[in-house]
Amino acid sequence: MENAIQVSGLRKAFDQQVAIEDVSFHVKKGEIFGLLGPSGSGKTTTIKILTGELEQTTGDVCVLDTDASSFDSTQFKSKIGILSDNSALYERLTVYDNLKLFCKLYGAPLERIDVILDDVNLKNDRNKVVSKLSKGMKQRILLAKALVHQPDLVFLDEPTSALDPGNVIHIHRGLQKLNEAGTTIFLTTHDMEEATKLCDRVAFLDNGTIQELGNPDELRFKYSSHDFHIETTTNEKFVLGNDSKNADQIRDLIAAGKVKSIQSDKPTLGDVFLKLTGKELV
Ligand SMILES: Nc1ncnc2c1ncn2[C@@H]1O[C@H](COP(=O)(O)OP(=O)(O)OP(=O)(O)O)[C@@H](O)[C@H]1O
Repeated sequence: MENAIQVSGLRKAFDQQVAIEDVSFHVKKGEIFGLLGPSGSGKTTTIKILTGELEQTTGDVCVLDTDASSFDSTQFKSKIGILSDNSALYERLTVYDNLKLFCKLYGAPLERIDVILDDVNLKNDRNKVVSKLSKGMKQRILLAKALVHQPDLVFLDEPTSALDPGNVIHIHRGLQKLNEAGTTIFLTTHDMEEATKLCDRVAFLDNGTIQELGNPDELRFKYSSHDFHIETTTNEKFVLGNDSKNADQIRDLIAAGKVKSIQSDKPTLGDVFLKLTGKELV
C-alpha cells in the first residue's frame, strides 16, 4: 500500500463535546504531512486516535496497513515513533540510558543513539541526568526517543514548540534527513513557517473539521490575489491587478527605468487560514 495513513469519516465526541467531525485524509508513504489548526481545533485528538491512545466514536483508520484494533501490538509500536504531551522520560537516568532502554524495548541497535543525539543537538549532553536539564533539552530528548528506532512513521505533536530558534533549525535539518532516509512524518504545528518549510502537504483543521488540504505553495498560490506590489525608484508604492491593461503600464515603467521592485502577492499559510476561517492561526 502506498499510503502510510488512511482516515475516513472520523468523528470523536467526548460526551457532548465533539472534538473532530467527518475528518478524511490520507498520508502517502515518504511524505511530511502537517495538521495545522488553532488551539482546540482537534489536532491532538486526531494524533491520539492514529496512535491508538484514543478510540474514535465513528469512522475508519488504517496506519501502516494496520487496523486500529491492532495498534496495541509490539510489532506496530516498533514501526511508529510518537512525540506527544504524554511522552515521558526517566528523570533520574542519563540522556543516554533513557534512549538505551527504549532501544532495548524495540530491538534497535545502540549505535543509533549517538547518531540521533547529534540530530537533536544533544551530542555533548549524553551523560547528563535528565532531571537537571532544561525544558527545551527534555523536548529534544523526547524527540530523540521518538526517532531512535528508525520508525517507518513518526507522529510529532508540536515538535518544536518549546525550542529556541537555533535548535529549531537543527531539528528541522534532522527531520529532513530522517525523511530523506524514508521515514514518513505526521506533525502538528502552530508555526506556519515550519509547515511551509517542512511539509509536502498540509491540512487546515478548524472546529474539528478539515477546511482545506494541499501543498503549501499551491495553497498560497490558490488563495493569492495575484496582484503585483510595485515600488518605484522614487519610493512610490502601489498595487496593480494582474491583467493585460496593467501589463502595459508595468512594461512602460520598466522600460523607463522607474521600477525598484516588483513582487507578486503570495499570502503566508497563516493568511490563507485567516481567509478561510476568519481566525488567526496562533
Ligand atoms: N479528554 C477530553 N475530554 C473532553 N474534551 C476533550 C478531551 N480531549 C480534548 N477535548 C476537547 O476536544 C477539542 C479538541 O481538543 P484537542 O486537544 O484535540 O485540540 P488541539 O488542536 O490539539 O489543541 P492544542 O493546540 O491546544 O493542543 C477541544 O474542545 C477539547 O476541549
